[in-house]
This record gives sequence, C-alpha cells and structure tokens, in this order.
Amino acid sequence: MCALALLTRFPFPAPSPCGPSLALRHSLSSSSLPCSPPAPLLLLAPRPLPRHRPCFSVFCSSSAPSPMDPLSFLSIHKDFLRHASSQFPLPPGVKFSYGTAGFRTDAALLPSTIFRMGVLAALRSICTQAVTGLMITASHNPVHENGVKLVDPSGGMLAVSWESYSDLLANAPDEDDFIQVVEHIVINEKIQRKGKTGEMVYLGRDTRPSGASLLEAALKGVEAVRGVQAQDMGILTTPQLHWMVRCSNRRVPATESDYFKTLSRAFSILSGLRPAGYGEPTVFENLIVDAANGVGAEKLLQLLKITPSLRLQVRNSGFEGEGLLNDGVGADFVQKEKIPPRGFEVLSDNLKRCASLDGDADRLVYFYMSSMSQTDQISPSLQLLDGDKIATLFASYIMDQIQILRGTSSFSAVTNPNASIPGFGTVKVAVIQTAYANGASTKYIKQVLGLEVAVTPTGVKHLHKRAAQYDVGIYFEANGHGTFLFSDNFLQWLQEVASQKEKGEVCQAATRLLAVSEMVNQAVGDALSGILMVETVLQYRNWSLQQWNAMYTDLPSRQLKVKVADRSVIQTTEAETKVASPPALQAAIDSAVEKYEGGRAFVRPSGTEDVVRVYAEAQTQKIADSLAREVAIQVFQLGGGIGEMP
Ligand SMILES: CC(=O)N[C@H]1[C@@H](OP(=O)(O)O)O[C@H](CO)[C@@H](O)[C@@H]1O
Ligand SMILES: [Mg+2]
Repeated sequence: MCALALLTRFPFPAPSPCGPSLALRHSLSSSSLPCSPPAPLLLLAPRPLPRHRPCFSVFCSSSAPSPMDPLSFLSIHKDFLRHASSQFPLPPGVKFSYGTAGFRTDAALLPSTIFRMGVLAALRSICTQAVTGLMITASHNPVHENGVKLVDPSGGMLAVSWESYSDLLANAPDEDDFIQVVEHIVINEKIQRKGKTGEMVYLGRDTRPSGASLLEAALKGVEAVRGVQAQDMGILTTPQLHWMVRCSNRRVPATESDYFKTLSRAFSILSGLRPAGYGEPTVFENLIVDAANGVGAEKLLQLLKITPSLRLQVRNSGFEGEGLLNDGVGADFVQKEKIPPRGFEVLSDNLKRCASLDGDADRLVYFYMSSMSQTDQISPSLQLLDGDKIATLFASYIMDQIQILRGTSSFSAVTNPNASIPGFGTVKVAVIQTAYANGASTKYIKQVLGLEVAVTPTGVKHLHKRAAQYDVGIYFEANGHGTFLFSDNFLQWLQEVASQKEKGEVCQAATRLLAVSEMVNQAVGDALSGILMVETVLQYRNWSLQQWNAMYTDLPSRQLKVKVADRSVIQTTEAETKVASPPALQAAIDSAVEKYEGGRAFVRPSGTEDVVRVYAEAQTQKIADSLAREVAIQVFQLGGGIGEMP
C-alpha cells in the first residue's frame, strides 16, 4: 500500500516524548516549520487535530535505528508478521477504541484485536526490556462479550502514551497497514533489541468460554514478534496477572502459588497481631461472598484452602454451568441496583456479612440486609459498603498505625497528618477519589481523619498514578475498584523499625504495615486482597458491618444517563467536576445546584458507554432525584440530546 493511501486511513499520533527518534517536524498547515537538519521523509500521515482542520504531518528521523527497515533491524521478519496477521482479519465495519479499561466488545469481533495486542505487548516488552502482560477479560460485562487489557512492567495499566498505538493497530484495515503501524511504533519509540533475555509476555484469561480461543490469538501475536516469549499463566483474576508481572520484574517469586502464599502469610501475621484494648476477638459469622459466577470463586477457594482462619463461603461460583457470569450478580450489579444478587434473596435473615466481587475479581463491595421500616411494613433493605466506605476503613486503620508509630497508642478523633514520626519525618498519607465519591466520605476523611483528599478523573489509571506520589496513597472508585500503595522509602524505614523488638507497640505497628503492604496488591485493585484487608481491620477493631457502616452516613445520591448525538461535545475540566463546553451548561448546572443547600451535581461523557453520565447528591433522596433530573434535562437541551427527554 502506498503512503498516500495510508494518509487517509491512519490518524498517527505525534511521536512519543520519551522516544523521539522521529520528530514531528512538519505539517502542511505550517509548512514553514524547519526540519533541521533535513531528514529523510519516512511516512506521511494525518495526525489527530481539532475537527474540520485537515492537516498532515511528516515523520522524519535523524538517528539510528535504521529508519528505513526498522523491523529487520529488530530481527522481526516482516513476511512472517504479515502472514501471521493475515490469519486474523479485521471484522468489517467495526471501530475499536482502547477506552478507559482496554478493548471490550462482542467476543466474536475480537480475534484480530487480541492478536494485534499480543504484538503490541511484545513490542512493549522489547522496548522496556521487561515482562509485560496481556489479560483477556471483559470484567463485569455480559458473558458473550470479552476484552483485552495490557499490563505494563510495573504491574500497572499500559502507559497512557501507548494507548494511541493500540487504537492504530486494532483498526489497521489490512496486513500492509498493520505492518506500517508496527514500523511506526518501532521507530517512534526508538525500540532496540538489547540482547537481554527479559523479552516476555504473560498471558491470562478469566472464565469466559471465548477466552481459550482468544488466548490462542494473543499467543500467536506475541510469537509473531520473533524472540519474545509468551507464557500462558492460565485462568486468573485480572489482579493476579498484574501482580505476577510486577513481581517478576522485581525478581521476586511470581507464580500463582506465590500469590496465594504471600496473601495468606500476611493475613496470618495480621490476625496474630491484634492490639490490646479492643477486647477478646469476636468469632465472626462466615462472610458470604457472591463471586459473580466468575473467576473469583475458584481463586477464593484456593486461598481458603491455605488460610483456615479466613471464614467465608462462596456463592454464585458459576461452577458446572450454574448461573451465568455477571447476570444479576456481582459487585457492579449490587452497587448500581442496591438489591441483593441472585441467590441471596432466600437467605435474607442471615445476610449479615456479605461481599460481592465482579467478573474478573478486581472490584469489591460489602453489604448486609437490614430491616427498615418502609411506610407501614418492615422490609429488608440492602446496606451497601462501597469503595468509599472501604477506602475510609483502610485510611482509618493506616492512621491508627501511624499514631502508634508516633508514640500515641490511642486513636484520637482528629489526627494531624503533618505531625512527623520520630526517625522518619512527615509521612504523607492521602486518599484519592473521583468526583463520584460520596460527599460524606470526603468530609469524613478530611475532617475526622484529617487527611488530604486528592480528586482525579475517572479511571483507575489516574487514581493509581496519583496514589503513587504519597508514602501511603489509598485510592478507590466508588464502585469498589481500588487499593493502596506504599512508597519504597516508607517501607524501608518500616523494615528497620520492625526489626527492633525492644520498641514494643511501635515495632508491632511497623510489622503490621509491612504485612499489609504484602497482602494488599501493590499493582492494581484486587478483590481477594481487599477481602483479606477488610477482614483484618474488622477483626482488629472487633467490628460488625453495622459498626463499620456507622463511620459516616452516605448522602443520598442519584446517577442518570443521557443519550446525546455526540457525547464528545461535552468537555470537562477540574477532574471532571465542571463542564468547560458548552459553557452554558455549567451555568445551568450551577443554578440548579444553588437551589438546594448542600447539593452537588456534575456531568461527564462516559468512557465506556455511549452516554453522558449525570451525578447528583443532596440532603434527601427526593432532592437528589430532582436535582439529577433537572441537570439531565439541561444536558439534553444544551448537549444535543436524542430520543426521549429525561
Ligand atoms: C461511574 C462509573 O462507575 N464509571 C466507571 C466506568 O467508566 P465510565 O467512563 O464512567 O463509563 O467504567 C470504568 C472502567 O471499568 C470505571 O473505571 C469507572 O469508574
Ligand atoms: Mg473488573
């Protein structure tokens, strides 16, 4: 295919700032920009620009690797790659987008995308000279769908700067275009082979029936990049694969069995380190876990086998075809619908300690049923302990330990996060939330725990990055996806203190935090390690779910979705809490909010569905409902609503 034909087909992104062997030197709309020294014209391609402004860019190179034959320079055989990709043709009429959490769509449409992501994961591995990962899952989506996410060497999500490559690769119409995109990535990222042996991609999948054949496609993609090894890690939860990639690159034991052993060992250490002053440990009733008929069921049972002190039962396991994945079950269902998952209704009286995972076990919510008086009759209602409640519980536990490290063994109502720990200095602790966090949680964290709250846009990749800036960064989305991270500096200091037995309580608190840092997945949110952590804190405090729930009362809230012709017309700012465009919309939201004391509302285009999301909270449910509706109408009117008016 000639370069000109490609012109109209690929919106190549600007070269990466981290590997600028090719510089964007020239565009037809600004052709006077110098390209100095003159460099060979390599590729003529359109770049993403504001709409209605046709413009093309010239990528040019001035340094090695050999720009004219980048693949053979890497010992990648072009014909082999072309032949392999021809086995996985692009389905017609589909536009793929990496989105907030990877590609997700009907499984039948995915083989080409997953083959190509295998290639990308292999290129990322060569580029970073480290193990990368590829997970086949569609999380809480229906069973006929599937998806793929890439894991970076740190164990976190794929670097945002590489997301545009995944879109280009996934949408390349044929083999020649595909090869051109691969070449573009190799040159743009200055990828070179360093002759090391670390070029490896770990592959994992959840329990979806389509997973096995899609994994084959991924395997072929990795193998098409000769020299990079693919390792099939089997059926896993998403967080397990992230954990394995992270551990492998840190040169620590990284098998699935190591994962279970690490979590279990840390849980046992923590169970044996209850403080004096909270009374004799209560023998809790078993936790009943709704596993969304997904991969979490089998994995929880494996964890249970080696952790006898963990008291739980698994329901909605999906074993032997019983129950459909994510169908009326799971964390997303429970959090959104606020009703018990399928299979739990009959047990209403015993539902005192329950939790729900999502389909790939990276989200976790807790709940219990309480009898509430509704008009003239008593009916059970679901009390949800969502990601905000989990973050608050964890933050309060961390502050408890920090108080002890400071030499104050009792947990005072208001802590001072700036007070330093003798021997360490100021320990920076923060909770990272999104705009969807319930206002009551934010108030509690700031006013009662005295902690900083940072707000990022929606999507775990944003929260994780921010959390990594603190000594302890706790992040959760309200939907139950989150974890907390420790800085290496703080961990190193804790190691020293934990080895000084004579320090008594202080040594114990350091030992606890070290165990917590092993148990809580440092790569990504993990429902299994989340359960262990919640159970640890509840045991430590001797708390029932009711006592935990009483930390603060959620403000009533309402979420709505509005269909508009083009959701990209809504642009937001200030971590998605304000609308930048159309400007009249923010003014309309402000005047709606002003009518209700303590009200809050914001809107943003969804990154995973073709809708604009509306969120409102207020002092009563009725007001939250009216405010949400009022704002939804404004979105409809000012944002090009289609279909029925909300
Ligand atoms: C309000 C909400 O729950 N949004 C979810 C949802 O994103 P949207 O961009 O809102 O569609 O899916 C994301 C990926 O799972 C998750 O990170 C996020 O929290
Ligand atoms: Mg998930």
